[in-house]
Amino acid sequence: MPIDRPAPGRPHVTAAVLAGGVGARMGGPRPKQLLPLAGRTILERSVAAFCAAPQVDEVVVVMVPDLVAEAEKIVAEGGHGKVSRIVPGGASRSDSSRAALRAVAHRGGGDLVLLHDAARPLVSGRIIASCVAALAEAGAVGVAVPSSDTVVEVAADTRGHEVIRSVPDRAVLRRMQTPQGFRLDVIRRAHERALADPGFVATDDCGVVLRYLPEEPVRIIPGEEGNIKVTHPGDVAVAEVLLRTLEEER
Ligand SMILES: Nc1ccn([C@@H]2O[C@H](COP(=O)(O)OP(=O)(O)OP(=O)(O)O)[C@@H](O)[C@H]2O)c(=O)n1
Ligand SMILES: C[C@](O)(CO)[C@H](O)COP(=O)(O)O
Repeated sequence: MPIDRPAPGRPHVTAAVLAGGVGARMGGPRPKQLLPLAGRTILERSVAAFCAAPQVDEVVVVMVPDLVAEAEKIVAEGGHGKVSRIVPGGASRSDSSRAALRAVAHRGGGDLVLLHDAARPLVSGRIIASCVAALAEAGAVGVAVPSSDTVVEVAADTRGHEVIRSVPDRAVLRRMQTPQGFRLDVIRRAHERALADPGFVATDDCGVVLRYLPEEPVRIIPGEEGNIKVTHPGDVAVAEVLLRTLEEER
């Protein structure tokens, strides 16, 4: 498939759509990224968002290994010409991020990668553009929104009841979203170091950089409440309402 070339002097930008999860919390016979959302699968909507972004040169899809052929069909039928590769994911989200990094192993360390949850199909062009723009200065960029709820840390008491242990200052708390963008040399080094740690666990890629490359600041840019992660039953209905609202606004 033809891949756009970046303008001379600017780094090549690959978006990796991570769709390697099984959707245990959603339940159902098939992973949630294959559920329809107003007529198109959640996976296709995520892929389409990055294909439509002028800042993105190429899209890689990381899919549940048994469903790679299905993802190929979705991409081919949708005519998403920026998709260059569809590769099998791993057992954890971090394994799937590493599969994406392997798929761009031929790219230079100064090129960029945006790692995105396929389960966030409502990501906006504004978020993608801001993420790429911030990478002109930062090696790692996360998208996040403030918390409108009070967030507490909990622990079990002596009888096993959950009790509050602390109430962190809400003003400094953010809820992380995706995409999370990186210069390739930064995210490669962070994941290499993480691989060497037998106690490694991470729920996102910015966390991998923070932990294993503490000298690299992770810049935060504003996300959007509408950039939800379809996680639990009921979230598809919420996403459909949000999608309708967004389409009416355009
Ligand atoms: N081994 C994995 C696990 C997750 N993901 C992707 O990472 C994103 C965020 O993960 P999550 O919402 O947790 O998806 P699942 O892992 O599928 O859900 P669950 O944890 O409920 O099983 C999703 O797009 C998911 O497909 C992935 O590519 N590979
Ligand atoms: C990356 C992420 O979407 C940021 O909020 C989130 O950490 C993914 O977590 P999950 O447990 O894989 O849903």
